[in-house]
Amino acid sequence: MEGLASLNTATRVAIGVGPSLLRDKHFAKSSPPPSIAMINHNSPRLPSIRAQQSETSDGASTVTAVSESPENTLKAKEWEVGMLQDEVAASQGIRIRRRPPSGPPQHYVGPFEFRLQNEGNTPRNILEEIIWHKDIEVSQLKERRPLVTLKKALDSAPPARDFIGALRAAHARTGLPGLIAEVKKASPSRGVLREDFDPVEIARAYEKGGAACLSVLTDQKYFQGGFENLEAIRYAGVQCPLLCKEFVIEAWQIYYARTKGADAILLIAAVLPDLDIRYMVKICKMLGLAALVEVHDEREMDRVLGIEGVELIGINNRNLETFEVDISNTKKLLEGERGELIRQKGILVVGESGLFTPDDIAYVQEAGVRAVLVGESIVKQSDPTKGIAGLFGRDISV
Ligand SMILES: O=C(O)c1ccccc1NCC(=O)[C@H](O)[C@H](O)COP(=O)(O)O
Repeated sequence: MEGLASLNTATRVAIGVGPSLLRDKHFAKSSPPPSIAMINHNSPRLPSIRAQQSETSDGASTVTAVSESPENTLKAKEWEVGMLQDEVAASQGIRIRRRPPSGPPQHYVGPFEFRLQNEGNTPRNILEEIIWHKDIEVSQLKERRPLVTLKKALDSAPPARDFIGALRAAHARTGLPGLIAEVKKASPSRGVLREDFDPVEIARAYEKGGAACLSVLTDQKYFQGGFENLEAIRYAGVQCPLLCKEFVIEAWQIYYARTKGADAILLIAAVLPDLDIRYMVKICKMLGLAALVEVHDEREMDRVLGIEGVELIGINNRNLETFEVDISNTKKLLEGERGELIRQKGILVVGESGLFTPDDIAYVQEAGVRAVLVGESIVKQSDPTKGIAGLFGRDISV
């Protein structure tokens, strides 16, 4: 057991015993706020022991220390980091867990006894399911295209265009919210929206109808989208700046999106802890991308308003955990002091989801949005160009 005392505080906390991360004195004193990045992976050296896991009659897992190899040390550390990530996220009200809960690796190092809080390996809702799947997808993609090769590919990517500028210009030109028109074949809540789905044709129709920007779903499994759609639209000569509509969990995806021609990327506050958002917003700026930071409730809005550098906030009227859509959500989140702070900071707000009629557009505009993100109501129209005119109650291309 010698050497266990040298485990650092972060490691001890990650193991899930004793005080939680935020109550831990070590972190309470720390500034900036606690983060995964603060774990010192180099010191101290983990002891050469390993753990054996057994289960007691009431279902609790007991871990005892035995010997250990470098490979097992790494697995154990990965598990610890996962635990720590979930703990930080939960402290910010994030309900989405990054990965299915699991016990520690077989050779876990630690003299501690703990109870497995595994509610089963079933995601609690669709958003969580998407994230768990994305985690696997991204790890596989990263193996094929490591960050170092992506960084090299940035040089040959088409230049990033001004996404926020295009929205502001459209609003100034029409007096209506700038439109981000979504190239969306299917969704978990609505199934297939359009059978004859030609992404480039739809993108051109949106542009002709007066869209300021386009949103392209790149998730394959749940939305039948793909990065090939983003690339095809970009190389087809469509001028509207493009939002990569992804479920971002790692900065690697931002680089990947840029190499595929994205001008903006979505960051979902229900999934990403503050520190990740802050860090990702910086990466976006460095790459010339706009970050559309999406919120759904007051707590998420308050978190995002506290993050420096956020210029574009999307209020999603769809609850991504329940699929419930309510456009009064936009109004609720822009009332009072929040709305005032948003105006002071000069943040552009996008009203997202569930917008079908000119009245809906007028309602969210009245609430304070200067842009809207619309998919279903326009993609379903046989002529999406006319669909846009129908949505706004007039031709917005002139
Ligand atoms: O649309 C869904 O069913 C969905 C489910 C889970 C996560 C995200 C989902 N949609 C993403 C969006 O928020 C919308 O595609 C976007 O705002 C456009 O919404 P709409 O105009 O209602 O198609």
